[in-house]
Amino acid sequence: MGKNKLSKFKENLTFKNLVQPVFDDVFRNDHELKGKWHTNMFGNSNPIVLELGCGKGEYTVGLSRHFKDKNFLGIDIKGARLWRGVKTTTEENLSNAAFLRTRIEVIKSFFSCEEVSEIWITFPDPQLKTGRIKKRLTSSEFLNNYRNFLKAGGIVHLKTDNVNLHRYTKALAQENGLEILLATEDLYGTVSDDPILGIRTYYELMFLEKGMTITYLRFKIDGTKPIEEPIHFEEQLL
Ligand SMILES: C[S@@+](CC[C@H](N)C(=O)[O-])C[C@H]1O[C@@H](n2cnc3c(N)ncnc32)[C@H](O)[C@@H]1O
Repeated sequence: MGKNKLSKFKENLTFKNLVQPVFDDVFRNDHELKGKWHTNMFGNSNPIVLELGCGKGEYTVGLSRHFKDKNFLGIDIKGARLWRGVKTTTEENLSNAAFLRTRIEVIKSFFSCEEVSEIWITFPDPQLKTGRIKKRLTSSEFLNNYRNFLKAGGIVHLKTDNVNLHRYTKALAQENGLEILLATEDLYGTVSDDPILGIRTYYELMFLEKGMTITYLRFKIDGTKPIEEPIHFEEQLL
């Protein structure tokens, strides 16, 4: 392991707004912050917004600078990437931003019913091959999981360069009757100068440099009916 990575891991241990649970402790059991993020992490009752697979946390940082009346929590498994976001929010005293190092597969160990208002999923690994659906962060299984802790009518944002992931998630939302608030296969061709949609993540900048087009989808998760996979869409992804 590189020296740089080791020094980031060491510094990660000193940050007050980075939670790094041991995987075995949260694999089957609830974390002590479940149901207590408002009081024990943020010290207020403002809405909590998650960024899943946040990497260096550009959205968590950008949104926390912009919306002082909301709390933001970036989640990723990679500690060296998280270090960047934690360092910036610490240096800028952004007390409405925090980070969690964990696998999103065990996310239900961290949040209780209605604890979260919104979810951003920023440039996730598309995981479109057959057999990878268990890792696709917008699959029906993950969305049903998120619904356990999202407020009714909670919003999900998906920003991705991968048009197939965009179409798959849009089809999933449509076929399950989830209200689509905005869907575009060319974000910057459709919306310009938006301070929030215009936040560029590390991966996004790499895709833009290669001349790729960025897609964006925003939809609501409502109701109690289990969310199901879109019919026939798997075949289109093969
Ligand atoms: C392609 S990168 C995007 C990072 C960042 N959102 C960006 O746009 O620059 C995908 C990120 O998701 C994280 N990730 C993928 N699957 C995950 C999982 N199951 N649990 C936690 N993090 C995950 C990876 O560690 C990686 O940092």
